Amino acid sequence: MIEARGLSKRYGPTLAVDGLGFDVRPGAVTGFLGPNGSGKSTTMRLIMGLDRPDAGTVRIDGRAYHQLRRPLCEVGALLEARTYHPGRSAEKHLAALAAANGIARSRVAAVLDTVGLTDVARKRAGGFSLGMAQRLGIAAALLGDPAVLLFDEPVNGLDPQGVRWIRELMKSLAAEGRTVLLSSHLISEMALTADHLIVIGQGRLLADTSVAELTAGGRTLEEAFFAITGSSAEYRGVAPAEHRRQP
Ligand SMILES: Nc1ncnc2c1ncn2[C@@H]1O[C@H](COP(=O)(O)OP(=O)(O)OP(=O)(O)O)[C@@H](O)[C@H]1O
Repeated sequence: MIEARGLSKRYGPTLAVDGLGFDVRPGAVTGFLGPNGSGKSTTMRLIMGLDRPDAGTVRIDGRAYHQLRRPLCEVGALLEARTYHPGRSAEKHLAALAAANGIARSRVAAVLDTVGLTDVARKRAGGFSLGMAQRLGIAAALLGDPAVLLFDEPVNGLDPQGVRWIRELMKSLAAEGRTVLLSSHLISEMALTADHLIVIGQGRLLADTSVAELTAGGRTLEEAFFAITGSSAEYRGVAPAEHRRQP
């Protein structure tokens, strides 16, 4: 369970997260949606203790990240792909993480298998495609077998087969009773994957509800998303027709 209360974070003049409060519950995939720059990645960094909030708290199963005794075994996260040494193999990268965190070496082969990287486990990870790098990042998140998982744009760079694989993986992790927070801009994918949604705009909570409730009455999730975030998208281009009209 993730509990955020009154969470705020400012970067200079930008209030990236503004009094955010929500719970992410176990046993479900919770989608984290919002327009570009709405504060999703910042919120995930605050949850993982990678940034300090200016106000508010965020707890993972009752404790702040820095209070977790074995962090990798309690919460796993894919926040950015390619957070490994390019000269190292996938296997060496995971083995080093396991050793540093007191995780059994046998978990390395297990997670490589889960993400489908067993055949390339001994190749230099620096030569990996973006999709392979995403899979390696997911393997690292799963290494400590944590009950809480965060994934920031995990389908980025994956081919259709990979996108479907992520969907099934997210669902199976939730079905095992884990807490899964998933950000993605692919709303059609979110509609197929998430049970619950937290929608933010300009760092504020706009909706915290089930996908079923948002799409009640035949409304698509995309229509619901635009209705909710309509006035809070900071970056907007002009419509192609308007563009043509401009001198
Ligand atoms: N380290 C930083 N220094 C300065 N500003 C930052 C920093 N990190 C984030 N911001 C700003 O905070 C706001 C929220 O950014 P954030 O990356 O959290 O949004 P996001 O919802 O993840 O966006 P996207 O969907 O585009 O990835 C943006 O205006 C961004 O420019």
